[in-house]
Amino acid sequence: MEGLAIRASRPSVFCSIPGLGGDSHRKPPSDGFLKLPASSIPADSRKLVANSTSFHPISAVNVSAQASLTADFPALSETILKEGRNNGKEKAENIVWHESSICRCDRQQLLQQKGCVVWITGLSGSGKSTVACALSKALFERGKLTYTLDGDNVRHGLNRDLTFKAEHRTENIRRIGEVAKLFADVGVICIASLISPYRRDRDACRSLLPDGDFVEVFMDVPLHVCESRDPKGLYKLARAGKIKGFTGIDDPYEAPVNCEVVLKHTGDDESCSPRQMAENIISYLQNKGYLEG
Ligand SMILES: Nc1ncnc2c1ncn2[C@@H]1O[C@H](COP(=O)(O)OS(=O)(=O)O)[C@@H](OP(=O)(O)O)[C@H]1O
Ligand SMILES: Nc1ncnc2c1ncn2[C@@H]1O[C@H](COP(=O)(O)OP(=O)(O)O)[C@@H](O)[C@H]1O
Repeated sequence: MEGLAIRASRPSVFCSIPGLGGDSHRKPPSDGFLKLPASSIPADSRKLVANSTSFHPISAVNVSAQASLTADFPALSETILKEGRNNGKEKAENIVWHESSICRCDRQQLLQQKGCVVWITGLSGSGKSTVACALSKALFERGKLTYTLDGDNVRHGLNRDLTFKAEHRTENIRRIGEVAKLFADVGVICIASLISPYRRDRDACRSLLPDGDFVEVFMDVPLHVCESRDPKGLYKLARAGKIKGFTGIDDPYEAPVNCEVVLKHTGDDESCSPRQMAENIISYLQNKGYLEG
């Protein structure tokens, strides 16, 4: 097949060059190849790509030929080669982004909603799972498709190899962030409810998505309230020293500073009911246009 493969360098950029068939809602891979169909490429494409301020191409070659670093941009090639190792971990090379004929906009049109990630963060016992359930139910009743990724549940499968030490929590959040991004790309309103105690990890998930599509919701519930609920008896065990590194007891929780929605525990039963909290999130989504195609 004729076409162009463009290797995009960091920082990743939006693919929206006029005439190149770009999809303004999708980022190309930050490190890898972006494949464009031959039919959408103007005759002087190589020049256009090479001069583009949106892309930082290091090579543009026919897909039929092996895509490789060229001598055209030696300094960049050097950087990419050095970055080829991710924190000492080996990364796969020669992977090519495959374009689909159905794009995110088509799916959004079909579903009459916009895909996004509602990321619910807070202490254990703050009500994340309860609000996630209330939210998915309320949206379902409005004919909107959601899927919930609950930290506890995902740790039973995809993330069952992870513990609660800091680097494992980071990996837990990274994986859930990547999965949530896929759901959002499908057009689903993906609800992720997990403690996600570190600001940096949540921000990393935010950066995976186009602006606005990551809706961070903070369960602002004091530790003593969470501890008094203690539905699983984990705080009791943590206080007794039987669980080490329990969030809020002997492990940190970094509250969001600039999140989209704060659900504050005031002690008032009505305004703090799970249903009312879910409605607050729905109002936000509605105002931002996520509940229409
Ligand atoms: N050490 C420690 N610290 C915090 N939480 C613990 C711990 N050990 C087990 N649990 C239970 O695991 C649930 C949190 O999993 P998460 O995947 O959401 O955690 S994290 O985001 O990776 O920090 C959490 O569930 P929730 O209560 O629903 O938050 C706890 O029940
Ligand atoms: N808005 C709320 N008001 C009062 N109790 C709540 C509320 N939300 C959750 N709960 C109760 O608090 C406990 C913890 O809720 P849960 O959703 O499991 O929290 P998390 O997922 O953050 O650990 C449960 O017993 C639940 O019934």
